[in-house]
Amino acid sequence: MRRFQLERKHSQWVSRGVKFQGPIIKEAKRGPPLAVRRLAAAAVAVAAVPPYPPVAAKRRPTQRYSFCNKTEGTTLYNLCFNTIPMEKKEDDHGQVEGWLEAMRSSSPPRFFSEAEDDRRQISFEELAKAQYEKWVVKHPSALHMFEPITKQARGKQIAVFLDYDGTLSPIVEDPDCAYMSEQMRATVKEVAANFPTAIITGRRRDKVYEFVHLAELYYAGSHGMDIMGPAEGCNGYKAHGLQTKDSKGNDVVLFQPASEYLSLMDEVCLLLKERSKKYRGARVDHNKYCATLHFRCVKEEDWLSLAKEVHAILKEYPELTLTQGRKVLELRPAIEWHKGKALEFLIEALGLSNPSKVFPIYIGDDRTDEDAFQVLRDKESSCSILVSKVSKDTCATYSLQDPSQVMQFLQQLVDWKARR
Ligand SMILES: O=P(O)(O)OC[C@H]1O[C@H](O[C@H]2O[C@H](CO)[C@@H](O)[C@H](O)[C@H]2O)[C@H](O)[C@@H](O)[C@@H]1O
Repeated sequence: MRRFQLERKHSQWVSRGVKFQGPIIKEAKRGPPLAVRRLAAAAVAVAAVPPYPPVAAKRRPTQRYSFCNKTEGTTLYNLCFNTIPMEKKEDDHGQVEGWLEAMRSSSPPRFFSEAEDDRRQISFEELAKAQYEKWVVKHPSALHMFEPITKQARGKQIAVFLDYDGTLSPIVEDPDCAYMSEQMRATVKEVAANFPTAIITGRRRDKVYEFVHLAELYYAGSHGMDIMGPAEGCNGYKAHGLQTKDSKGNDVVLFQPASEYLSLMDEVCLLLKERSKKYRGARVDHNKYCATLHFRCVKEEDWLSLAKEVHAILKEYPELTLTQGRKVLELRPAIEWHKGKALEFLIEALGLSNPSKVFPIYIGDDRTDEDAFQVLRDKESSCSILVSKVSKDTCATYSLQDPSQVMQFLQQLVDWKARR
């Protein structure tokens, strides 16, 4: 039987004054203060964060945690997951303006402001349509390509990884109302009954669970920094790891590579709330290992000063980095961990890392999903799908337009499996 172990080989690691302890045995509720946080701030001369994507930052070769999948003592895999701090580069000049550009394009505008005249609106739409038609040739619809996709998957174990917002639920103005439909829930349930399945989201794990409410899945919240799954596994696939109990007393396996940052994130969320409260429409979500500032409902003329507030916080907290999603700016630990790492981790932990036997499918709509698309791009057979109605730079191979098409694709997958 496979046994998944977190080894303590690199259990203590010191860099930039930040000392990490070994594996986390229990779900961290409120970690100890990050003792050397200020020390690190003083020690690190270079504190600026590159604009999105942070993965562009030069990486350090050091490794920290090591996870092994073992069979009766024989190591099958020994993949080292690197959660070291990213190296950041000094790039103050134009940085906030760079963010602003990304903020403008971070999600297609659903409504135009009253100040914009009809002619501009029409030409914008026409341009967008023409761009999309060109783009979709390069990233064809996964529905149209269903046959070639499943042909590639034949004889392999399919594993399904899903983003939540914009993928399983439509994008709405109020993040608390991003419900998934009952039909979508039923479809995801069927998917999990047929394939090992996980949701990988920027939201906090408990929040996304409130929406999805399916205990049989794996959940990776906070962009993969908070991974939990049923101890009995999903569709027969178990991540044997650190066992604990969830808030309802169920046996679960847990992995939280950034738990040291918990109290820091509490502090930063409060600060972000405080500094953004003067901007009407701004909202901060405490996503546990990520502080998410929503600016979808803030008027555009305030975006630059809002971005400057975030930039100032980043200067105060050099151990954080910035990522951008759909009308959100997110502050999170500047460690080499993101949705792509979470995907690699789950593939490995579930014993799905043999590329000739496994066919992973990842569906997501956001920039933060690009890290996962990149991971799959390097695999010999996989399927990456960007959910978008507009042309976007992406590493995904295929596209779907919206959650209703995602549901259609997932349903087809379940039906295909039933026919086999
Ligand atoms: O990784 P995801 O599952 O896509 O989560 C990323 C963020 O999702 C939520 O925000 C997004 O959806 C909201 C509701 O539709 C929308 O109002 C917002 O503009 C989107 O960015 C969530 O509220 C964030 O905390 C997540 O980081």
